[in-house]
Amino acid sequence: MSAADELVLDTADDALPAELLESAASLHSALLAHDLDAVKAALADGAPAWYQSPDPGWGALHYAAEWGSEEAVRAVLDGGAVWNAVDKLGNTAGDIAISRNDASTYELIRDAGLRSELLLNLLASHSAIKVEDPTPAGDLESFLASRLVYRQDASGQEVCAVTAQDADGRDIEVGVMMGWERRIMEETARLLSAAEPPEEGDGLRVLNVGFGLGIIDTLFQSLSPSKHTIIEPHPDVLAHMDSTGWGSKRGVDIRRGKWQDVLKGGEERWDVIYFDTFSEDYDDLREFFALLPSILSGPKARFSFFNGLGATNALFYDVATHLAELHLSQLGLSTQWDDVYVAQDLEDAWEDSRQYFTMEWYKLPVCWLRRAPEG
Ligand SMILES: C[S@@+](CC[C@H](N)C(=O)[O-])C[C@H]1O[C@@H](n2cnc3c(N)ncnc32)[C@H](O)[C@@H]1O
Repeated sequence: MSAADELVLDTADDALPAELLESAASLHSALLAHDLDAVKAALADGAPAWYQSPDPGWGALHYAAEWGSEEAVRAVLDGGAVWNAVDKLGNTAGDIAISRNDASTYELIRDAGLRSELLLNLLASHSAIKVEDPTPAGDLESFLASRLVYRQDASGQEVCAVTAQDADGRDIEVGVMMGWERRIMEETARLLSAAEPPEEGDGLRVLNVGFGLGIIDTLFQSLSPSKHTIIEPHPDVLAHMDSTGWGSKRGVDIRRGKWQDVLKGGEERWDVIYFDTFSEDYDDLREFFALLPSILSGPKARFSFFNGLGATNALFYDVATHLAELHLSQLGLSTQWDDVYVAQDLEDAWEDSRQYFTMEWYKLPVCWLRRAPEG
């Protein structure tokens, strides 16, 4: 019996017309049989490349990725396969290509994701890295109206957390900032310290957007900045900063508000800029990127941001990372990526709180202006 013979039609999927299920089955069978002509014929006959079998939830792209045929992957993507479809175990076709160490198939799928995200961005529509979430975890106004807790968890990790709601409306704790990110903050501060002010002898002017646990601000203090601006809007975070004496630290200037308001129409520039907010999405990050040419002091200034969007799936994370690099490049910024191994930091990190980062490696961006700013 050939692999193709093993594929049975799932009649439980009775919401869809029988002819559609039949043509989907013929496409999946052709992919399982590694028969490229039959794949192309099925697609030409209108087989639905987007269709996912109810169990295990595989679509044509999953089968093509498992086969590892670039031509088949291209054919099903051209035929309408969805680059970010996940199966019942949460795996995308990209995950399957990664598990097979198949870089070229993976890149084909990733680039399809990039094209799609770029297009969706142009249309200002929904995307895999822009999730609608009206709770404090995804809506800034709702976050700013929520109470935060500062505490230590059972493993001694410092946590600043907010209560949000999961997809079923149940309360769930979400870390606004968690101690496991310390290694990332340390590496970020180390790399950003390579920045230089435009005039020799001047101290660094540092801007941090989002205080959280103050981890990166504490590291920035050790650079002895001549100016250390911190933008922070949340009343509970501001109260925490006040009670821990941040207002009187070296060069510190706390701007009490959202970056969207604080930076509006300003003419200040900084040599180091870091951006790590909460409850904001890629559109907000991109809006912040657009300010960089007018707030970075020059080509020797350095910028980084917490690169956490899409970080619960390797393919989404890769697409989000490449998308950010592309948009930064369009604005005249170059980006260098550093890989930071964080798997060991995540081992006891979550308890009952939402896991917002599940990658073993964090992709750390360091960006700089390719040209001196005008004026
Ligand atoms: C992830 S924490 C920052 C953690 C920080 N990097 C550290 O090392 O501890 C995010 C912070 O951004 C703040 N925030 C959220 N939205 C903001 C906005 N629009 N402007 C400025 N800060 C914002 C939150 O109140 C929170 O304090």
